[in-house]
Amino acid sequence: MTDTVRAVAEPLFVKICGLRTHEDVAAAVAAGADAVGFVFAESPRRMEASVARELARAVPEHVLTVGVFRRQPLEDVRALAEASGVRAVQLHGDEGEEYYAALRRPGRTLLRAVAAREGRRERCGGLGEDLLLLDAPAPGAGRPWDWSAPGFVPPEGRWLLAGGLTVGNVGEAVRATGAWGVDVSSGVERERGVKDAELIASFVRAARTVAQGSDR
Ligand SMILES: O=C(O)c1ccccc1NCC(=O)[C@H](O)[C@H](O)COP(=O)(O)O
Repeated sequence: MTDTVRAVAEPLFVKICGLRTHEDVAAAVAAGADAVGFVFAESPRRMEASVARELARAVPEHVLTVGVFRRQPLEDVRALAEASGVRAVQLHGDEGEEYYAALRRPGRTLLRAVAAREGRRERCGGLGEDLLLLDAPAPGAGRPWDWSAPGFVPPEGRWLLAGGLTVGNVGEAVRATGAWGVDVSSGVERERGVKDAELIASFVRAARTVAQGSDR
């Protein structure tokens, strides 16, 4: 076991992000995802709150619905989260503690996404979030960052690994970092913004298989 690997006894948490259709949601739920993401940030995957609301209705209670935002005014985030009915809010900007506090409400999970930086130790909960997401500098671009670099320091607390994950690298990434969970978007698409049900199923299987057999 490398010193970057933490020993935890929980199953790997898997989030599939950027879903846009009923078929996408059905594929993610059937594959056993723990969370599904709807993008409200500027993106080819961006969707209307009313569409997300419709899709979220088909998501069972045990699967977390997440609205994804980047550098948007607080009032817009609030309004879109309410209108779509998502149970979690994921922020990709450089919002501060007050912004997180203003979004806090009973039953809502807050995710803070940050770009991984060599030598810097992040801490889940630092700004009031419930989950930390360590991502590539360009979110949703399908570009991995070097999680195996010697300067990588795993965050404290619950965190998801994201950025260029695929069925081919998720196992090694989880083994190397000891991540509590993973988040993927581009790696389960057949073309930009178009999800592929088979890729979703293979990704979840690959991630969980490795996590079960590792020391994380
Ligand atoms: O998906 C987008 O285009 C996007 C735009 C702005 C902020 C966040 C966005 N996506 C977030 C994610 O899909 C994931 O949290 C993560 O970045 C993984 O993306 P990928 O590298 O494509 O697997």
